[in-house]
Amino acid sequence: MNDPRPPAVLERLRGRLVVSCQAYPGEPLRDPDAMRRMALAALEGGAAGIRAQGLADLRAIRAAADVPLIGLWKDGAAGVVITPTAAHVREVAATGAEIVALDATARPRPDGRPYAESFAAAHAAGALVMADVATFAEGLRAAEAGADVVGTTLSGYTDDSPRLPGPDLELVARLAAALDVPVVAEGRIHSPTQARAALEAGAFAVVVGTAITHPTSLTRWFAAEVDAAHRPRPADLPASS
Ligand SMILES: CC(=O)N[C@H](C=O)[C@@H](O)[C@H](O)[C@H](O)COP(=O)(O)O
Repeated sequence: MNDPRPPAVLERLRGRLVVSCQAYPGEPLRDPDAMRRMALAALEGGAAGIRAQGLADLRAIRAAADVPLIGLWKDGAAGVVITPTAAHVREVAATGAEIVALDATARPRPDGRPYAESFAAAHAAGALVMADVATFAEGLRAAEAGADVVGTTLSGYTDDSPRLPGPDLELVARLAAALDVPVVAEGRIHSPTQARAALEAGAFAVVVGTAITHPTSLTRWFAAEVDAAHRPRPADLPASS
């Protein structure tokens, strides 16, 4: 009989918040030590785990924190970029990340190989697989292929998923009801209320990135609102002569 309990490292995330610490190419915080500090700050605030990108960031965070680490390696400019091949998986697992996140959408993969090979590479390295999907069908397929956890990470970022302003809670609920493996809610969770709603929809854990760790986006959100309020209304403009 299969053991229905998730592996111990996943148990540490049950009902908890994972914080994604990522800076993008060319940004001021794109630096492993900055992301290490960001991760430590998130852990001080109550995060139970960290998700991070890039081998150097993962190594720096692994050395600093003994918490479940979801690792990924974004490589490429479009399409499947999240840990796109088995070779990337092996490198990510070698950093000590217990869980390797990878794109498990139905999109063509850069090396043309099935993602089952990436799942096998993670398992051979002793790591678990977090399958990042965009649709219900992709979630079912990834679980059947042996994913240890399924994340809604890519909903809104593929041609056949809805571009919602907030999290895809319907996808979370449908996958959580259908799958035996844990479903992690990830993507555009921008408030504590939304994080709670994701858990109430059935998520095993919640990953929040931008709203906690991306100050440039946060500043943009505030600046847009402030600038809109500051723009003079027609009644405030001096009458033209
Ligand atoms: C689509 C994609 O590439 N998502 C990436 C996955 O690792 C990250 O850029 C996101 O920040 C992460 O998923 C967390 O989501 P949010 O930042 O919306 O809380």
